Amino acid sequence: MQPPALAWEQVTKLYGDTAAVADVSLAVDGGSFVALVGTSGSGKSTLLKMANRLVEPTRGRVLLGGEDVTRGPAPAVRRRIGYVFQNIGLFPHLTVAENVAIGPRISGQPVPDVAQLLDLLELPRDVAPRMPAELSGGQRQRVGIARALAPGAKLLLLDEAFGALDPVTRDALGQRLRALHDELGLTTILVTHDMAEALLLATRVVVMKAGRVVADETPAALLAGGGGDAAQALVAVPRDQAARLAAVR
Ligand SMILES: Nc1ncnc2c1ncn2[C@@H]1O[C@H](COP(=O)(O)OP(=O)(O)OP(=O)(O)O)[C@@H](O)[C@H]1O
Repeated sequence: MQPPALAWEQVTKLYGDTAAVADVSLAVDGGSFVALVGTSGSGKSTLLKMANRLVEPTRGRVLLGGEDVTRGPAPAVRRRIGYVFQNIGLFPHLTVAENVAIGPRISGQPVPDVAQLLDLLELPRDVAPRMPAELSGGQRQRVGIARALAPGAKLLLLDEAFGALDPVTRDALGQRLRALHDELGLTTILVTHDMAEALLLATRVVVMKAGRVVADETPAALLAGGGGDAAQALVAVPRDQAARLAAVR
């Protein structure tokens, strides 16, 4: 049997007396698309950061493909994980093409096919020689995802990666991400504040509250009323909005 692509085993992260993450066990199978939701401060970012060792757990362990991530050097773990966050942090003095290729270049891996990566993210190839400041915010996010995929990572972690985008761009990029996930056989974990996005894109929705996982359901189960109070409070938001929109005359 294949080990999970990524697993947290009884993981706790304390900051002083605060448990940012409290005894979380979660296994993500290869090929799944997990949305991680929960109110602000519930521990989503901390959980993701422990996967690529930006944060070390206080207790418990994180397994990447069945192997403890602390066993080897952190850069080796990071090469296997594509990580995208909100303020994407493209290098401002490097071109788009150089940004996309930076990971493999630093680690001495073969240079990726930048044009193909731009195609995958539906970016025009002529953005390759441009500087990040010459792109729109949505284009920069796409470049960030291309860069995350450049080392050939099959595991993609996105932490509010679409947070700063207008709703139209956000929706388009979400759909492109889901298509890419399917085409490339990725394992994707998307932290989002938008429950509608989570329900529409993910195969599984994990809800966190005060450092704990309080629900772990399929979108269909959540929409059918499952997952408990914290989950249903989040599902109620887009549902109520849809109902109110339908009532506008
Ligand atoms: N470096 C840190 N030092 C101290 N406390 C921290 C640190 N990082 C996170 N925390 C605390 O841990 C808790 C969880 O934070 P985390 O960023 O993981 O939540 P989140 O669910 O990702 O929030 P958001 O949705 O607002 O990004 C919060 O109470 C936060 O204040």
